[in-house]
Amino acid sequence: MWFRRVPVVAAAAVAAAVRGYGTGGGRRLLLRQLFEPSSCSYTYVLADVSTGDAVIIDPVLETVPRDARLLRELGLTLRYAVNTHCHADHVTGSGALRKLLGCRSVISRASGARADLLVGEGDELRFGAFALRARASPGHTPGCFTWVLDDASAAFTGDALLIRGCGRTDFQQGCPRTLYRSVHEKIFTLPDGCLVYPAHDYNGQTVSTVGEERRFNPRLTLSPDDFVTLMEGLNLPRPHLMDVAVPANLRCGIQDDVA
Ligand SMILES: N[C@@H](CCC(=O)N[C@@H](CCS)C(=O)NCC(=O)O)C(=O)O
Ligand SMILES: [Fe+2]
Repeated sequence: MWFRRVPVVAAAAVAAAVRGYGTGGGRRLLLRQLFEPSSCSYTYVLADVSTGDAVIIDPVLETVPRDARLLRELGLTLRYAVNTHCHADHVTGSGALRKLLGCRSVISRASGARADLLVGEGDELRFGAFALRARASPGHTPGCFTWVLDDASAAFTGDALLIRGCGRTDFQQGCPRTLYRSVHEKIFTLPDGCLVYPAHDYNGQTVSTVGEERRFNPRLTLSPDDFVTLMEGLNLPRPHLMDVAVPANLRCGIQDDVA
């Protein structure tokens, strides 16, 4: 049975509370997908089970107490609070988590937002024996990044690629042609089995794979020109929190003492 192969770990609290899965080299990854219902947002906690070092991706302000409690219960040390992009529909929790737990906030330089760490193509965030690698995937916004686990088993795609969908391109300097190129060049080039974890889902889905999206995504399987036509005709209503969320997220969720 799988749990017989779990190595003895240094952090006892982590060992007691966490069921990680092996990713080769004797490492054990903890991965939790968390949901915020009012914006249909996903937040992800990733941690090295052995060391307790953790990263959170796309935290939401309203669910910071829940997420901080989970991190504490599992005995994890939060190193980074990462935003895949400057969100338009909710205020990020990265500023609040930084104040509460002393982690570093992270976003791309191209986002134009403030954070402790501004990243670019190929940058890495290490947590224990694991790393997340940054792939620029602009188009939904110019500063969108996809974060890929170092063994390419999982990609956190933000709003660039959603399950059977993609981020809209009608605000925040979005560009459908750029998004099409990003998804095809930066995400669809990952292995077929790479798990796709998006920042939102509006249809009750939780995870997909690169292979599935390459075959079945109704938008990204179109030709580039048809994709542009479709995206330009979506006529979606503006996110109701946009005027609050964008200014707050340009400050990484209200934190005034960073560059
Ligand atoms: N109704 C929601 C906003 C929904 C929305 O616009 N979602 C964005 C992603 C967040 S910026 C999107 O790209 N959706 C793509 C789509 O095809 O729906 C609200 O009011 O918050
Ligand atoms: Fe977005």
